[in-house]
Amino acid sequence: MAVYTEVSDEDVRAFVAQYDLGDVVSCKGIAEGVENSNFLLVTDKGPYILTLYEKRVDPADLPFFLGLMDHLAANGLTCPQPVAGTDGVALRSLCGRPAVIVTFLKGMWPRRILADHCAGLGEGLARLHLAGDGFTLTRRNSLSVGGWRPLFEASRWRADEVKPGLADALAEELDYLEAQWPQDLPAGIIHADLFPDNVFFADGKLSGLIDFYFACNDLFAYDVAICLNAWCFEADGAFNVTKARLLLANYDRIRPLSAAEREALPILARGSAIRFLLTRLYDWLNTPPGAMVKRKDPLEYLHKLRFHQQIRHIADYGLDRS
Ligand SMILES: Nc1ncnc2c1ncn2[C@@H]1O[C@H](COP(=O)(O)OP(=O)(O)OP(=O)(O)O)[C@@H](O)[C@H]1O
Ligand SMILES: N[C@@H](CCO)C(=O)O
Repeated sequence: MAVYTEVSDEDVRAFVAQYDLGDVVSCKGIAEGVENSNFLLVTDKGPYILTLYEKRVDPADLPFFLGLMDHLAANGLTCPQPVAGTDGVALRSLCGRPAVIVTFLKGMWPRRILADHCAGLGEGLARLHLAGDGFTLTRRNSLSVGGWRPLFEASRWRADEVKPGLADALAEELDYLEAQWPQDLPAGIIHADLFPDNVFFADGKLSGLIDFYFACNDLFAYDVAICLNAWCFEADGAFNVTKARLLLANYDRIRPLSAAEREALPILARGSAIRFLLTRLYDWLNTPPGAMVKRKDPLEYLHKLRFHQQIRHIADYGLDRS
């Protein structure tokens, strides 16, 4: 569930009175998501999403996230847009938390991923990368190679509680990634968390992207690698090369991958696997018992890491060299 901050009816009414949205019809907490408190807000003008930003979001980053959604929407991407109050201000405060209202996107995220979803995703991801061009604010990726060591150190002493030998395996992988991580690949705005629950489809077509709260400036191909991990493995752990081929080919059709980006995919996929392994591991070890948040399995990403460590040819991802 993700409603960390309870908001009373009176608070919502007083908050919405600052907008030109008419009266509040209803406001219900949304159980999905793990980072922020989200509410489905219905007013006389229709449905909206009310988000209260919780502890993982640095308030200093909010102008970047909100400005980015405006920029992407202005450049043709379907994503939530922050709604300004009658004073022209979108970022406000509610119950002691930074809060915004954003537009509601139609569609549903896919509960069962089909190969066609991966085709739509590839095109959507490439369009996102192109639409980010010209956005003037920047945000460093604190969860890229430079951020993994401190995250690892915070969990290292307890990692073997999750799996014996895990701490040593992570230390060895980090040494490799820090030494080999590519520096000179094309970079720009990336989403950095484009998992299935952040991609909406309607009538089988991609209808919009949400949750830009990890977005940052980083390597485009790293975002592709994150999607490979999040979309192209089956529940039993098998890599689905058909899904990968569709994802990569449809990305490449819109934003061609260079030879260097193709060659770097295995290491980028290893980096992406360790990034989600480490955040999940931290949460696994630090979520208090009884907290109403579903912990995600870190070992799912150890399995993915092991897969990418074995990749010798990019053809194993369904991709040509050039
Ligand atoms: N603009 C939107 N339009 C429609 N539904 C939305 C919108 N934003 C969020 N939602 C709904 O709220 C749910 C949670 O949103 P979101 O994924 O942003 O939560 P989060 O806690 O910030 O994220 P996460 O745990 O994925 O990092 C989504 O799965 C979706 O059902
Ligand atoms: N997408 C992340 C959680 C939310 O950022 C994960 O699956 O670990």
